[in-house]
Amino acid sequence: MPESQALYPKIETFDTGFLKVSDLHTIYYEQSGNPEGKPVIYLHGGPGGGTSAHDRRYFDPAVYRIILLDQRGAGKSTPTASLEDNTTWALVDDIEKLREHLKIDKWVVFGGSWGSTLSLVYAQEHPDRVKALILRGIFMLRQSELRWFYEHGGASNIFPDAWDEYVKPIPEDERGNMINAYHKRLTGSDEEERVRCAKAWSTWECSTSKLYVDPVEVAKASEDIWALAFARIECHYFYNKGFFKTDAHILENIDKIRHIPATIVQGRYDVVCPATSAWDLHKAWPEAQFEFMADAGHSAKELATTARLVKAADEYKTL
Ligand SMILES: CNCC(=O)c1nnc(C(C)(C)C)o1
Repeated sequence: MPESQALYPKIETFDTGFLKVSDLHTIYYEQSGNPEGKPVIYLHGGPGGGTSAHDRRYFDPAVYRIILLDQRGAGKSTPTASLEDNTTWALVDDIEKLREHLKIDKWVVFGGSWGSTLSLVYAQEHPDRVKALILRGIFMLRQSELRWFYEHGGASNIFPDAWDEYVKPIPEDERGNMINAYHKRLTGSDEEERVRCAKAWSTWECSTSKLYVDPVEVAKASEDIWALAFARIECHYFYNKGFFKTDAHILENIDKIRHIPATIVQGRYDVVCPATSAWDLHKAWPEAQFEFMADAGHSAKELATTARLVKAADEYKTL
């Protein structure tokens, strides 16, 4: 798969660390780019997806102090795939702990998919700490969004072949509520079943995230450790409705952030987080820049999406 020409070159970190954020959890973070630069924090998707060196490349390293954070249980954070004390609100607190640890006053916040969810919730809780928001593949964790992708009748109509593989580990009489059925197995005591279900769940998501199925992305879903973290943590958050009190929590609190400079980038053919959520966010937040990418699905690695994200980060260099 060709890489977008818009990406900045590969770079190494100048600092990495582990920050103990609770009696149980320690989170991994890293810094790259300009140590004296303008801070930007990258919030990964999933939840449970973790970060990679690729995620540094949306930002001009001469200008930005680029911070990546592996959220609780994801990537290099420990304990791996842990669901204990792992909630949206704990992650928001962790982001603040990291900001204080790094002695940062305000930062640009960048997130796609679940990363957009967390970016929005973090900004609504701490609007005075956010210089700008760059959001991609909007996911607000509403029940309609979960039904579309994880239950029969939505995305299953577009990827019926991949759907048939996703349902295989689940007995037919439990397929009416796939999140519940997967949650039972992903949190069960049968290690072999946990891994098998984690791979099937992760493969469903990885094989539907681009217009053209990307074998590199799909191969990730077959890695036991990554798949267990991605599937267990995602399913835990969805089973618990994002730990939100109301289904439309983010839209109900949009007025807290409408003053913040923001760019929303949405793949027109995003099957994982379909365009309707981004459109709802745009209508509630007309001040934010908004663009549909005509030839893109969910992934940030779609060429047009990558280019638009880099353009947004370049625009916010002057803040
Ligand atoms: C609602 N979950 C989708 C999400 O946040 C996500 N993050 N990364 C991915 C892929 C690994 C499938 C690209 O999806």
